[in-house]
Amino acid sequence: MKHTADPFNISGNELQAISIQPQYVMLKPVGSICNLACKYCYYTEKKRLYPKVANQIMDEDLLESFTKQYIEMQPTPNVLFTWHGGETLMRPIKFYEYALELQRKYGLGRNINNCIQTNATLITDEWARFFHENNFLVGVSIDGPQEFHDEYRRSRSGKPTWQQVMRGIQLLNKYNVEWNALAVVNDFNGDYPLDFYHFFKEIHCHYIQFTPIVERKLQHSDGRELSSPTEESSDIWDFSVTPEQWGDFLCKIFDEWVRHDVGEYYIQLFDATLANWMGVPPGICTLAETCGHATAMEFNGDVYACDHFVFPEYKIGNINEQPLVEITNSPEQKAFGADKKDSLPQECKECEWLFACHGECPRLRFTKDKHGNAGLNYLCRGYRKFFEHVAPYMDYMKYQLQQEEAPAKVMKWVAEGMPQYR
Ligand SMILES: C[S@@+](CC[C@H](N)C(=O)[O-])C[C@H]1O[C@@H](n2cnc3c(N)ncnc32)[C@H](O)[C@@H]1O
Ligand code: SF4
Ligand code: SF4
Ligand code: SF4
Repeated sequence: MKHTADPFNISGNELQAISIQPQYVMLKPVGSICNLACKYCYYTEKKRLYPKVANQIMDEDLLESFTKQYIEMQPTPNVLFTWHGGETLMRPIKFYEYALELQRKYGLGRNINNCIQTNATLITDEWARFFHENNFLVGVSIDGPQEFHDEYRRSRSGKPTWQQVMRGIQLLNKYNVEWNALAVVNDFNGDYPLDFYHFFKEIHCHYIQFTPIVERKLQHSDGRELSSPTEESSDIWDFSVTPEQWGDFLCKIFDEWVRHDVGEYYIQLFDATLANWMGVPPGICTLAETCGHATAMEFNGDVYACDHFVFPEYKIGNINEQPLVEITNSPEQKAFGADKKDSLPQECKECEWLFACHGECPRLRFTKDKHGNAGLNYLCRGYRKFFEHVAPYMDYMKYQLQQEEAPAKVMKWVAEGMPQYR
């Protein structure tokens, strides 16, 4: 089964294949500790939430308690473990070997998969062999060609990392490990969509996720410098992509993809958009109607509403104090999930693209809509442009799917000048 390394990446069909309504928990086996210091990273500052803990690593008892509870609470035979960070490979292989042992111990006939997100700089032959032997899906963070990647993805001492990442990818290929790319779009690379896209095609990466970087500044007393979604701040970090850049970026890549690459290269956002056009779950939380099905668990058992909401006010429990199933199904978490739909501003409610966009991620809803209401997504203009641009192609692919034909026929249709088809 092809799947992706992050619950947010699972495509609609795959999500249905995995489970009807699973609860994902992104695990932080080393908390937010990392060997790199990517300038835009939203996670490394989370260590400041635990100033008294010098060694922020998940211990074996907690891992065992989590594994047992996580497997038991899944509604179907399929269970997906998601290892996230911080940098996941800062734990030794033996930690993950123990995790697999626990999965076997408590799995009892379940079909268990593991995906792991990494910056790929620490991959060795031994890691690659381990991933292959244990069927891990590896999500590799790489921001395109060297000059784009090295702009922000640097080591703690400021050294570039692209070459190390490429070496890691070569090792994954050498051992036939299934991997896909997570690439962020920021102020620097946002104006070069085709250079970016061609890079992934050149390295034969067929599964690509593009994530927009948008962060706001807010100085907290504990040293954290990013604003939580509910805090007031209009000061946007300069590495953030603008709405216009994001819209143009998506449209330019889409134009090439829809002419040459449909069915060969899988771009998560395009798949999710087509799923919404079809009225099936998009498998990516940002374009789904509600949130709440993917929480994050820190090294000490603290559970947060979402990986992008690891802020004190969004802590929903700790598995040492309360069963995981109660935490993830708590009224608080259900309200968090429903709030995505319930808090839409008027402009979204009136928007012709609401079915495809759903107001996108609540963490970016910090601007005012045209009626003066709070809560419009910062990237709205970019998404509007994208949905308007792709609509005729999405309509065509939807029609083909309804006729039980391959959406890839869109490439021929475009080449023929987009003739009338119904
Ligand atoms: C926080 S990292 C953790 C795992 C691992 N260290 C890595 O880099 O893949 C997970 C993903 O989040 C992305 N990311 C980092 N900062 C981000 C931000 N401010 N907004 C969106 N994505 C971000 C990274 O590029 C990476 O693909
Ligand atoms: S490698 Fe991952 S966790 Fe580390 S700083 Fe970069 S994005 Fe953040
Ligand atoms: S808040 Fe954003 S990142 Fe979190 S689940 Fe919702 S859409 Fe996804
Ligand atoms: S395109 Fe803008 S107005 Fe429309 S649903 Fe998305 S965020 Fe709301």
